Formats: sequence, structure tokens, C-alpha cells
Amino acid sequence: MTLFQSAIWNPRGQKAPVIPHTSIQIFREVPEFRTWRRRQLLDHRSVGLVPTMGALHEGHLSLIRMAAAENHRVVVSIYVNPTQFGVHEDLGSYPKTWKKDCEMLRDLDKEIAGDGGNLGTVAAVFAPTTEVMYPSGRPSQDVDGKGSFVTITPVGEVLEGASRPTFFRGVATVCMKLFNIVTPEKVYFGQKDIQQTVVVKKLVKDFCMNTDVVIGKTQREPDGLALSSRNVFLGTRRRKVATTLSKTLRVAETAYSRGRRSRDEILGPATELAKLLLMEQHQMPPEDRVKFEVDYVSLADPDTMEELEEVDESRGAILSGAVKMLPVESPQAGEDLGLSGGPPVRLIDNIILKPVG
Ligand SMILES: Nc1ncnc2c1ncn2[C@@H]1O[C@H](COP(=O)(O)OP(=O)(O)OP(=O)(O)O)[C@@H](O)[C@H]1O
Ligand SMILES: CC(C)(CO)[C@@H](O)C(=O)[O-]
Ligand code: BAL
Repeated sequence: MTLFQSAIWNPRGQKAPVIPHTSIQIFREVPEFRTWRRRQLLDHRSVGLVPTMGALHEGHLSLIRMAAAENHRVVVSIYVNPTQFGVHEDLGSYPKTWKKDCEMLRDLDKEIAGDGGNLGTVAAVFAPTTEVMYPSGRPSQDVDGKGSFVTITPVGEVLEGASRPTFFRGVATVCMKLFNIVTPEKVYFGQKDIQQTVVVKKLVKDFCMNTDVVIGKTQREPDGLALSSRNVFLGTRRRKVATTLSKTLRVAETAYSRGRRSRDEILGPATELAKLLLMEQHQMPPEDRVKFEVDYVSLADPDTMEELEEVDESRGAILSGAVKMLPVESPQAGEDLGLSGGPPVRLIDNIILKPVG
């Protein structure tokens, strides 16, 4: 290796560590990552980024598969971003499964390599520390906390943004940082967090960022529950009732597919079903039942996420919802209460109502 190559390879003269039995490099610092990124540019290799907070599941893997089909090099970022969590949210207990995540990436990379239809491989994991991501110090998680933030309004203020007032500020800020560091040709996000995809598309458009935003469809359990890293907090009893949200949204989707276009006609039957399912639970004995609170069920414009009274069928709409599964009552001896013993779990889900004609 020439001096020039080794300087390009790594400014500190060390090779990046890899996930064992793979060539997937692990980067924790920006300069090392940038050196690697420059090499891809010089080699005319395209880079696709899949941002995650770790605790990987099939939803993440489906995005990585999409990225490997369309890019020479896939970068997966793993970073639990503190600024998108509200002060009273679950930052402290957010699942961290680094070893398992690496094993999943190892297995997925083998699968991708064995499938001739892919352009690329999983090339790198970018897993920075908070000192790296917030070089001037970690900003406060308070709503009026000071710091260098990116805000995308008004779309970031409604729905998830209303329930979690610092959420999209944190997401937009960390995505801006990740996109600046990785400079990916394409970035991959899941439809499960649909408002996040709208916010990220707006971030890219309004800040003239040079990347394509690609959305992967929501991966689900066989009973319809959207996969989510937070599902591990449910435990057995609440897991059975966690399909309430997807069932509720499906009823609304059916109304749309039967030609209903007004808010009342679409959301009315969905709200009725949610009420009925809650009543069923209330009628059960405390040691069996699960209480939940519907945070919102929304019928919104696909670009602005503003609530709609009537769906313009040439544009379609987004049906979305959030439900808080409350801690179980009268927990039984030995009952599986989920990871961290059963605090409330907030689930989100959505369905895209496609334009007609
Ligand atoms: N079921 C899913 N199907 C497709 N993509 C998903 C799914 N769940 C998450 N993603 C996507 O994976 C990316 C990383 O998400 P994240 O690491 O926050 O996982 P998560 O399961 O959404 O976790 P959380 O429980 O925090 O919502 C996001 O773009 C997200 O939309
Ligand atoms: C996009 C993201 C990685 C930013 O922290 C996060 O919000 C997520 O995992 O959906
Ligand atoms: N997938 C969204 C990340 C969050 O809920 O914080």
C-alpha cells in the first residue's frame, strides 16, 4: 500500500474493526468514516444509508435489503438519538442489543451475497457516540432547550409532533447530521413511521440536500401488528391486544375502498371498533384484561399531514393512529410483563389510502 492509500484509508493509521466473520466495518468517529466514504467516491461506488436506533428486526432488514439491491455499499447507522426523546420518555430503557444486531447484520450480509440480484453488500456500520454526534455538547431534551436544531414545521407539530413535542426536532437534527456525515446517494426509511418520512422528505427538499429518500413498506407480524423495536416491552397479555390499532385502521381502509370519502364515513367505523374492543377488555376480570388509550386516529393529507374532512381521491390520504397500551392490572406470579416489567407502551401504525384512477 502506498503512503497515499494508507492516508486515505485511515488518518490515524489503524484499520476500522469489523463485525466478526464479515467485512462489515464499524466506524465510531467521523474522520475515519469520511476517509472510507471518500474511497467509495473515488471507486465510483454508490452509498445507501439505512438510519436506525438498533434493536434490529425484520423491518430494518427489509430496508437494508432494498438498499443492497440499489447501491454498491450499504451503511447502517445505529444511534439512539437522545434529542428525539421527550424528558419523560423511554430513552433510558430503549432496547440496546448491539451483539445481536451485529449477528443479524452478519447473517443478512451472507444472504445478500448469496442472492445474485443485488448490486451491493452491507459495507459499514456507523455507530457514533453522543460526543461525536453533538460536538458542542448534548442539547437539553426540554421543549425550550437551547442547541443547534433543525425544525420542520408545521408538519412536525401535528400528530406525533403534538404528542411528542421534541420528537421531529430531534429526528430532523440527527438526520441532517447523518446525511452530512454519510453523504448517501439514497436514504431508506420505513413507512411504519410515516410522518417521519414526510418530515425527512421535507428536510431534504428544503435544505437542498443531495440524496433520494426511499420508503420501504411496513413489515408486520402474521396477525397484523407492525414490527417495532418497542414491541419487546409489551409482554404476552398486552401483545394479544396490541393488534387493536391495525384492526382499527383496516376498518377505515375498507370504508375507503368501498367508495366512502368523508371523514365521518371513513373514521366513524374505526372509532366504533376501537370503542368496542376497549369495552370487551373492560368487561373482563382485572387479571385478564388490558386497558389502552387511543391517542389519535387521523385521516390526513399525504404531503402536509393536515387533517382532512374529505379525501380527494386523486391525491389519496394517510390513515394513521397511536395507541398507548397501559400497564397490566393484577399481574400474575410469573407472568411475562415484557422487557422492563410493564410500563406503558405507545404503538403507532398507518395505512396509505392510494389515489384512485
Ligand atoms: N415494521 C417496520 N417495517 C418497515 N420499516 C420499519 C418498521 N419498523 C421500523 N422501521 C423503520 O426502521 C427505521 C429505524 O427505526 P427504529 O430503529 O426507530 O425502529 P422502530 O422499530 O421504529 O423502533 P421504535 O419502537 O422506536 O419505533 C425507521 O426508518 C423505521 O421507520
Ligand atoms: C430516523 C431515526 C434513526 C433518527 O434517530 C429514528 O427516528 C428511527 O429509527 O426511526
Ligand atoms: N422509530 C421512531 C423512533 C422513535 O420512536 O423515537
